[in-house]
Amino acid sequence: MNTSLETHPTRIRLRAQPLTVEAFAEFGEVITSDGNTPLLINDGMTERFHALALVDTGDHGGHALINLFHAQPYALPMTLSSMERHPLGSQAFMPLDAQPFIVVVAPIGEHVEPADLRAFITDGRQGVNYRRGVWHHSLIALNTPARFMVVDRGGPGDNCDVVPIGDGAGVVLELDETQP
Ligand SMILES: NC(=O)N[C@@H](O)C(=O)O
Ligand code: NI
Repeated sequence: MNTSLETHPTRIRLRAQPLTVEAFAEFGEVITSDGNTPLLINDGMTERFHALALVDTGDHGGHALINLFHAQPYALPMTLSSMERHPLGSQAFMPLDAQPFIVVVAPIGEHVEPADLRAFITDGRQGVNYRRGVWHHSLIALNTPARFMVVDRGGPGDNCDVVPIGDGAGVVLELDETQP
């Protein structure tokens, strides 16, 4: 698996790759109209891109929430030290300001090692839906303050586990030189 990790004696560097449906498939869905065929509704006035992602929130008496996140941008490179997961529900992020953002994920399991990490950069129009239990870094907005619609789970139970990445020494996240 291409982790786009380069290991140097003193630090591990993680490079963000362009987000694609195929590369993200093991972690959840990419929310995009690109490559999807719409249903024509409302007397032909609207295209419905139907069921792009599964909102999975019913476990243990949960329910779906629609939230707005107003995120401050991070400057890259940045050091990642921990990851989180939501064992009781999915979590979707949809940008409202057409700004790219960074998605860092790792496969479902009990621990996260630096080599497990995958980083992606969105194209500004794409959203993501993290499947229940998928490790991810909390929201990483870029360049400018940005608003997101977030669909996730409300209800009883502890729905957020946080673990250090490896020994917690940190993984440096950066963009390829060719990226904005
Ligand atoms: N804490 C919260 O609501 N958001 C995080 O789960 C996140 O993934 O950004
Ligand atoms: Ni989260």
